[in-house]
Amino acid sequence: MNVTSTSFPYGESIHWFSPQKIDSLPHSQLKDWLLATGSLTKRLKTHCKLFEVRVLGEHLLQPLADEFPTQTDPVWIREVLLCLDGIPWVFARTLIPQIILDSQHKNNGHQPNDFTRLGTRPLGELLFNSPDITLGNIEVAQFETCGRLAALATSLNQKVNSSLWGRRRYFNLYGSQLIVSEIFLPAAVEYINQS
Ligand SMILES: C=C(O[C@@H]1C=C(C(=O)O)C=C[C@H]1O)C(=O)O
Repeated sequence: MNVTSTSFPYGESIHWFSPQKIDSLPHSQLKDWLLATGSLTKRLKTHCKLFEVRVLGEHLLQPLADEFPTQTDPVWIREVLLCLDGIPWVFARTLIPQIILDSQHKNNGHQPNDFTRLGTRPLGELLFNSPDITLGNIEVAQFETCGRLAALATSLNQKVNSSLWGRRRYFNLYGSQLIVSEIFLPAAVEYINQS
């Protein structure tokens, strides 16, 4: 994998749609993965022997234009690759407002479990095991073959024959929201659509 953290952040501006409004959702098994509400980590782990989170970068940064309209200040941005048996399947980009980081520190003190100290532990293990966190809306988007994420897939030696599909989910906590976007890379799409 010649992808390095020197190119972080990889995220690209895109217009996200409510699934109800986009009539061109993929008519394949991928649609089920895009709209599933449970932990993606948990589901991915059932399809491999070794599951890894490869952190591409995490830092307080300005969101992309229109990515997080309610946030004018920098947010904690974490980008990772979710890898199954060494193959990157998902590029994930998470945006966490400072108010959530502050509330977490106020409520729990500086714990290994806080969002800024995850390291290679999957974020989902926090999000789906906390009674304070509820799942909000889900949106979908299609990333063109000429975009930054397609270039990332190519640099991972994955052939991009068609646009990439992604979804993003809002999680509610401490009176605010964090956003988790997940883009399915060609290796994942090939496996999912054959299964
Ligand atoms: C939100 C989840 O956590 C996963 C793990 C992530 C991480 O470690 O940064 C990011 C996105 C998710 O695919 C999940 O498992 O559903």
